[in-house]
Amino acid sequence: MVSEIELVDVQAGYGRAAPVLRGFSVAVPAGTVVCLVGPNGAGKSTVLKVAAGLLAPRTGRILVGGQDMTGAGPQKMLAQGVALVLQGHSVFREMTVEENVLLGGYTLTDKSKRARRAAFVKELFPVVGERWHSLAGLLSGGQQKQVEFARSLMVDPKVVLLDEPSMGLDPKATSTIFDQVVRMRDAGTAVLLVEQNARRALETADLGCVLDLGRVHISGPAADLLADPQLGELYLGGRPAEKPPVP
Ligand SMILES: Nc1ncnc2c1ncn2[C@@H]1O[C@H](COP(=O)(O)OP(=O)(O)OP(=O)(O)O)[C@@H](O)[C@H]1O
Repeated sequence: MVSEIELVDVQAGYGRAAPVLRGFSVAVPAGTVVCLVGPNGAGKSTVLKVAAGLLAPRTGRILVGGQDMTGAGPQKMLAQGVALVLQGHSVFREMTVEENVLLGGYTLTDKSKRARRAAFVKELFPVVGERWHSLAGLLSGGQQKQVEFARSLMVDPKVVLLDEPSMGLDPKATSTIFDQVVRMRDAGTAVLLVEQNARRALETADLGCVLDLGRVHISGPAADLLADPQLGELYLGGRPAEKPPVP
């Protein structure tokens, strides 16, 4: 099966500094959540920047739906169906939820398509529909994240790149956001996810990819990574807490 997005043997970095990614590869099929895990500074956000076209790889290739898009900038990548969801603080607080969401569809010239997409994202994110006419700044942090998701889905992306979706959210809002990630996935979107809360993210993801020293350290079904005690110690903040013995 052709992956919606694929990075092949990518080397990438900043300015003249040594490369951050040193032969990194990942593939995200349609309707699949792939979670990138790794220590701070491993290059997880850099992978998303490369995938979004914000940072050109020095070597390697980026394929979107099997088509070579290496070197394409962010606008071309978006036109090709690759959307980077800006996390936190990208909502315009003085504008309504409706205005914020419709901004995501400003490239859609077909009015009826825009209306169809708006109806779709309102259904996918009920809170967005309920607060459609409210000022976005009056929404909670978790609700504002959903506005950001809804905005990025207006263009009907094939691939959504998510950087730290749970940042700054309480556990309940985090659960809602991960539920929404699953709904995006179930709607057929390919999701590449970077998340500090790696354990929670892997519980949601289908596939996991551990990034270390700019390369794939290990990858496979997310459930297998979660069950690997060595990975748990190294990357997932230790093993899941064992229940204390009953006295
Ligand atoms: N704009 C930039 N200019 C120069 N160096 C950068 C830039 N952004 C990131 N880096 C460097 O690239 C390396 C990888 O950073 P990146 O943000 O991709 O890692 P990460 O795995 O997402 O880290 P974290 O888990 O801490 O968010 C780091 O050494 C960082 O200092």
